[in-house]
Amino acid sequence: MDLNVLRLAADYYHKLLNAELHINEWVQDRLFIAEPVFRFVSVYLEPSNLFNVLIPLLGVCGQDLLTHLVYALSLVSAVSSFEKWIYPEWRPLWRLRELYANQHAIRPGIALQSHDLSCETSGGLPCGHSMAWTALLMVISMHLPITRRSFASRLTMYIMIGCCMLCMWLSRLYLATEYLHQCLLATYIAISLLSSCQRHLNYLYAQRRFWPVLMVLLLVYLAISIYFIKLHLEIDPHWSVRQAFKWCPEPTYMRHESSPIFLLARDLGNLMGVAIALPVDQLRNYDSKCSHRFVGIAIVEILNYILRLFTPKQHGRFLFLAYEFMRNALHSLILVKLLPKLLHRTS
Ligand SMILES: O=P(O)(O)OC[C@H]1O[C@@H](O)[C@H](O)[C@@H](O)[C@@H]1O
Repeated sequence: MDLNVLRLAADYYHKLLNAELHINEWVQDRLFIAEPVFRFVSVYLEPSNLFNVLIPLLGVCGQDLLTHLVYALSLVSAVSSFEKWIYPEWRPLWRLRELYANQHAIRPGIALQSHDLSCETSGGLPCGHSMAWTALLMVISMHLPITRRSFASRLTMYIMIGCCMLCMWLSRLYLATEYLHQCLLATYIAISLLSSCQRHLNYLYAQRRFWPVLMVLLLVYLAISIYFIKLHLEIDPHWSVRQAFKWCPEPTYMRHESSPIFLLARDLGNLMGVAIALPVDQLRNYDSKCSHRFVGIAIVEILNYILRLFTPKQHGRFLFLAYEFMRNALHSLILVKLLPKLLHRTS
């Protein structure tokens, strides 16, 4: 009985995935005119760029906003990477190609175009771009002075956020990197996570660093354990990378930086940085001149850029991951802890 239910659910799930391919096809067929916009959105608003460019830029407006952005995006991005590590879901192009390669499968009669940007190496669920983008928009909206004003200004704000979100979803659907449900679920998870955190924000900011650091270390341990558990269960931990290798038209399109294990190192590094920075309840209210903030943040980001250029990609995976973990930890630690202290002292 139970097995039948499971079989039915799996059957329904695969039918849903096949049906959703039509949505990707529709977006590619009808909206090709907006391809430059979709490319721009997927390339420049991807989570790494948000961390390295957009968040520091927005942080010039105030330390409170910067701290909130770093915290929210580190958390949301880590949840996304963990999910991708535990259960990498299909991406539309992989699934479509597999269906055509399998002689016994029913072919859906759909054609999807593959792009250089379609060669992602992590699983599809949840859409990392949509999750980080939702978190960024939510945090900005919480800091806008219009939030408490008239209904009309709030409505305008929500409509604008909705349009920005829609643009990201369409971009991912157009590049055939995500199914629609992966984009919708990503936005839903980001909103629920941030709403729950928002209620306890002051408490979280006031925490001492011991327990948060321990929790991040436990997460690192969990990530490593998942790897070995998968090996033990004969599940390929690098399934998504292999799928990408199999179906990407040109292997040079694939980037080290988007492999699931790298994403985990990056996001756990960011989380470690914010955990070490705790408590930050006083620091986020430190005031400093906008021009001072701009210069301070510019210097941090130039140094971060130089460190990124020197990423040791050719000396083995372990060094690469350790370096990324530490660089990201240092980056977020400086942004939320050292920078406000330094700027406060100079002003
Ligand atoms: O999950 P998506 O939207 O397909 O993106 C895949 C990955 O793309 C990378 O470019 C991002 O840095 C990651 O954070 C993201 O997870």
